Amino acid sequence: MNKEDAVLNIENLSFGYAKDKLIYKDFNLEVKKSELISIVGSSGSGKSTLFELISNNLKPQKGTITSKKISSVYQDPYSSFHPSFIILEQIKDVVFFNEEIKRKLENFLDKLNLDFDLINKKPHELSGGQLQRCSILRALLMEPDLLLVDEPTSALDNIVAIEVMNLLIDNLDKCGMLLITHDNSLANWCSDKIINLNELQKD
Ligand SMILES: Nc1ncnc2c1ncn2[C@@H]1O[C@H](COP(=O)(O)OP(=O)(O)OP(=O)(O)O)[C@@H](O)[C@H]1O
Repeated sequence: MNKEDAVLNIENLSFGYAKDKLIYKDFNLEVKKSELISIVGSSGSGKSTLFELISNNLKPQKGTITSKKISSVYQDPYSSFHPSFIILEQIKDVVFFNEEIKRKLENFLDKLNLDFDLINKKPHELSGGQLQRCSILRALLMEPDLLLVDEPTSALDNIVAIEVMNLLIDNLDKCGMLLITHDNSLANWCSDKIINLNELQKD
């Protein structure tokens, strides 16, 4: 395996909110470009905690986490956008907006069945599912090496969910992806590898 292709490398990670109750113990994970790895596990098993550790919002008690450029899609899209500004402004805040990016944005909107008008609206003027898709397309426009995606389809009906997953999968030629999902059939359908945190914690 070529180390150059790794977009995330976690080595011997140990972490617990309380020192005597570790959620992760000597945990290892590598994600390569073009790889989609799903993290599944029951509520409270540590899925969001792993994303917080990778995003450097929490510090491990032991071990190292190294990653290339990350963008994240959170489960609650309203937490990803400022309520007072239109979506387009909030895309321009994080992406250098030129003609090429505009074309790419139009293409993503088309693939996600969203009207161009929507991005000239404020977050509360969109449905949860529309805003979730805006959050996904903004993350893709940032051209990350690693995409962290938490329950991207939970606010969507089945047809739109498939469109969203297809768009994410189409972008795997440019990045690697870690997906948190409660949906085992989704994980089985799209993943190169599935990590079940309930299985880890049995050890
Ligand atoms: N800030 C915190 N302080 C203390 N304990 C926490 C904190 N955040 C989470 N926990 C605990 O850590 C464990 C893992 O939580 P986490 O949110 O990572 O689980 P999850 O698998 O993402 O759950 P869900 O599927 O419900 O979102 C849980 O027992 C939770 O109560």
